[in-house]
Formats: sequence, C-alpha cells, structure tokens
Amino acid sequence: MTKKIARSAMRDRLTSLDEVTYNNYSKQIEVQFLRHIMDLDVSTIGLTISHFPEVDTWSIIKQLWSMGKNVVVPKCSPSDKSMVFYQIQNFDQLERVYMHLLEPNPLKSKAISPQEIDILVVPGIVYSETGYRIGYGGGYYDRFLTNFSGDTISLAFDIQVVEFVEYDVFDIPVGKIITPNQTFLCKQIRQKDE
Ligand SMILES: Nc1nc2c(c(=O)[nH]1)N(C=O)[C@@H](CNc1ccc(C(=O)N[C@@H](CCC(=O)O)C(=O)O)cc1)CN2
Ligand SMILES: Nc1ncnc2c1ncn2[C@@H]1O[C@H](COP(=O)(O)OP(=O)(O)OP(=O)(O)O)[C@@H](O)[C@H]1O
Repeated sequence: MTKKIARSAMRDRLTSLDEVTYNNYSKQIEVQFLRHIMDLDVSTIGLTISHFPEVDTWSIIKQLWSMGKNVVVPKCSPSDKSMVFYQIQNFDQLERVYMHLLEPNPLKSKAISPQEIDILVVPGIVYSETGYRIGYGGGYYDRFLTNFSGDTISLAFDIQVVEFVEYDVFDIPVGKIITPNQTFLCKQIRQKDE
C-alpha cells in the first residue's frame, strides 16, 4: 500500500470515531504523556495545535502551561517546507493561516531555535511500532527532524499503529509512541529488529 492510500484510508477510519470515544482516548493519551513529561523533567515541549481527528493537544497544552512548561508550536513556510517554532502562553497568540491549521502569530510570540526544544511531539496519521510515520504529506517534519537532536514522541490512537508502514530514505522514525493502551519504545523495537 502506498503512503497516499494508507494516509487516506486511516483518515477515513479516524473521522468515523465518535466524539465520546475520541475524547476518552485523547484523555488516556494525555494522562500517559503528562506522566512521561514529569518523569523526564523537561522544560520546553514542541507540539502542534490539533484538529479532529488528530489526538487532542489543546487540553495537553493547557496542562503543560499549568505545570510551568514552555510550549512551542510550529509556523510553516510553504515555499521551502521549513518550520519555525514559537513559544505561546495562550491560544490568543494563534492565527488561522491556511486550511484548518492554526499557527502562532509571529508578531505576538517569540521564535525559538530547534536546540531549545527538549521534546518534540511529532504529528502523524499512520505509524509502525518501529516509529516510522506517515504524516500530512508536506514533508515538514521529515525536514525538521534532520536538524533536530532532542527526543521525539508521537501521540496516537491504537488503530493508527499498524504492522507495516512504507518508508523512504529520508524518513526519520520517532523515539516513542504513546497510545491509550500502550507506550511503544520504538528505538528499542528497531534495535531488536536489526
Ligand atoms: N495539527 C497539525 N498541525 C500541523 C501539522 C499536522 O500534522 N497537524 N503539520 C505536519 O506536518 C504541519 C503542517 N503540515 C502541512 C502539510 C501539508 C499541507 C498541505 O497539504 N498543503 C497544501 C496547500 C498549502 C498551501 O496553501 O500552500 C499543499 O501542499 O498542497 C499543509 C500543512 C504543521 N502543523
Ligand atoms: N529531508 C528531506 N529533504 C528534502 N525533501 C524531503 C525530505 N523529507 C521529505 N521530503 C519530501 O517531502 C515530501 C513529503 O514526504 P512524505 O510523504 O514522507 O511526508 P509526511 O511524512 O507524510 O509529512 P510530514 O513529515 O510533514 O509529516 C516528499 O515529496 C519528500 O520527497
């Protein structure tokens, strides 16, 4: 199955999640993720602003603020497919730029460098247990990850983690995946597979 087909098939499955299930699963992921953040003692966390049916990050971000963490979110540059992360302290610093995506308004927020991000939550639609990922198709994260040396983690519903994901030479797998039911230590799974 090509990336495109896998992406659109999973999107269909996800959009059919009912609201109660979506909210319950998102909450379970949030609890696991925040526990993980507390264990790691990190200060700056990169996330995206979710849009249904992506795992809800709005509530996670509010919790991170209340824990005193720095929250940074990406602004995309479609011309060269690059991203710059900006620190936000509230949701009023966001603006709708294209499609349904919300981005930080650079006039209202401060840009930070990739080196300042301790842990990056990488969005995606389909994942393998080894951490390979099919995203929106922009290649934004694939490019960003080539210059990123911090920890990476993805938040996903269980159905998003599948047996096999087609990947290319430029794909960089994530370190961990948290689902409502389990945490995949992708790095270790990859080493075991080798
Ligand atoms: N919630 C959320 N935010 C996110 C992502 C995500 O997966 N989820 N991204 C994850 O990467 C980045 C945005 N990724 C994107 C990937 C593809 C296109 C896209 O298909 N664009 C159209 C037209 C864009 C334009 O108007 O120029 C295209 O390329 O045809 C847009 C954004 C950053 N923000
Ligand atoms: N490191 C890179 N340098 C240059 N081009 C890249 C790089 N990574 C990916 N691309 C290009 O970006 C496009 C999208 O890649 P792909 O389909 O893997 O996106 P994706 O993983 O779904 O998106 P994202 O990384 O934004 O979540 C492809 O055409 C690919 O050639």
